Amino acid sequence: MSGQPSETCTLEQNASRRSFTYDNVWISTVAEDGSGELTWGAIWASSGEKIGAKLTLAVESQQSSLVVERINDGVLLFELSPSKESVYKMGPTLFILKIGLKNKGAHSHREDFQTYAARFSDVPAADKFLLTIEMASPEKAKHDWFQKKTDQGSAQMYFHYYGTLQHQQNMLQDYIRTGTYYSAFLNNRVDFEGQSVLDVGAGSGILSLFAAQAGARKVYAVEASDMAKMARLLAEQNPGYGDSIEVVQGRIEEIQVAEKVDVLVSEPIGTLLVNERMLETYIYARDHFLKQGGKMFPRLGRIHVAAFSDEILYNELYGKASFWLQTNFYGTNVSGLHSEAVKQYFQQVVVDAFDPSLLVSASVIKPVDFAEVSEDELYNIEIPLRFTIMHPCIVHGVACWFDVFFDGSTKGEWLSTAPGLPITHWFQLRCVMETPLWAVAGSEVVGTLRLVAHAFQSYDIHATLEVPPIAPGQPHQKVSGLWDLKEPYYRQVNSWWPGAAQPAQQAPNPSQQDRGPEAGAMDAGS
Ligand SMILES: C[S@@+](CC[C@H](N)C(=O)[O-])C[C@H]1O[C@@H](n2cnc3c(N)ncnc32)[C@H](O)[C@@H]1O
Repeated sequence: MSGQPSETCTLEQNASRRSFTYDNVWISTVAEDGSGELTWGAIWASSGEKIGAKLTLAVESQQSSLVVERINDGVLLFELSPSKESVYKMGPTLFILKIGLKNKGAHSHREDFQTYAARFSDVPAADKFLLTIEMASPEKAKHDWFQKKTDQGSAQMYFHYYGTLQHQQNMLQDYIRTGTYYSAFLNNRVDFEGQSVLDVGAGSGILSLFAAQAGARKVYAVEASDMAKMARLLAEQNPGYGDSIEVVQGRIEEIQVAEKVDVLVSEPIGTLLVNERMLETYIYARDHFLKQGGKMFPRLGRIHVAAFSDEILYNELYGKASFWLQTNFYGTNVSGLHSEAVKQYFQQVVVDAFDPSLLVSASVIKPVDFAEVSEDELYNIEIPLRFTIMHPCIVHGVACWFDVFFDGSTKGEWLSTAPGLPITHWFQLRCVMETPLWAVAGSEVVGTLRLVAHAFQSYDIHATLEVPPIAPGQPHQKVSGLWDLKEPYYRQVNSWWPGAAQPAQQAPNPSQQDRGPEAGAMDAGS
């Protein structure tokens, strides 16, 4: 192992669960069987650079060490499992090493790992042990957690997009959004006066300026894109309160600030609440920069999901694919691609502002408490669905929207994107099933909506819906679908959105919506 060990932690037997965080090196140990005996753990090195680790197991007077030369952008899992020691490797970056000690925790789910060449030598079985982990140069491991989980092209386009004033303006001109943040801060001066604040993804710095106006002593405005320079200018040009703002350019996951703060503020919200995966950055900031018991503005988000019926939208999607029915397109028969075209159109989530009368059930609500949720929980969000259908209809799929709550000490405030309310730049979102379901008044529709995060700063959406038979012998209907939240169909948003009159702020052309880091998809999605 190269370099001097700069961090050491010692894990003792009977520590049922302990976590240690060194910058972005995360160490956790777990007693899986509830006995209080340490059975496995992980060192999560969020680094593109190589770092080293030395694990020393001391059993009574004897000790044995294993030096891992590098954990390159990966996770080192160590497992204290029965009998013999061995080291396993899965893929280029994930290692698991098993060291023989206690007759606990046979992890059959890891048995398919390939054997790795390194070995612990002669660890005797015994009841008492100390496991010491020395991290070599963990400071080298900085700057990378965001990079590790994000496609680099996606990130580059994302920050380029937010680096332009026109796209910051698009958000500022969402007066429901901006005005609600303003009143949530200014109506709760008691939460800001004399306090230190961190603005997570400051953009133009507008929320920092609001926090300063609300009386904050010090505001750290952290922004990764070049918009940081504009934020600095705005702070300078608003003397009196702007001078309490310190703009830090960089990703939250790589920067340092001088102190832990009393309050976090952020607008980390995408369509369906979670698009862009910036909530994870908000949670990262909570875990690294917020004082114990500190405030978060906003504090809570809720995803709403309801059944809808919309024959016009359904026919529109089918109609788009009818291009592919042609048997003589400049002398070419393209009809063989029709069924694939239908499939692809139905895989696009539809973003627009729809009439709430299209809803045929009450909404199911999935709360996300930003003060409690772990980053991992945002990787795979499962929402069980149960709808009671209000009137006979064809159910074409699920409609989604969200709201967020500012838990101010003086006044709580909601920002809602529900259909029928004043429109925001997030609009609402619908997943249309290629095969719809028929239902009668009182039909129970059950299913699941599952959001699975992907590296393009977005999510795959999986949904299943079923209607149990209304009477014996009647059919059981069950349908499912898959959508990529990164590839939306922005439908009729131009006519709703005030900014659409200006070319720069038009809703994106669906042809721009490739899975890459297109700026357009963020237009209505941030
Ligand atoms: C939705 S915009 C909000 C901007 C501003 N706070 C506002 O309310 O108008 C999110 C901003 O966060 C920035 N951002 C996203 N991820 C970030 C990260 N990991 N670290 C720092 N800034 C980030 C983006 O560049 C973008 O300017």
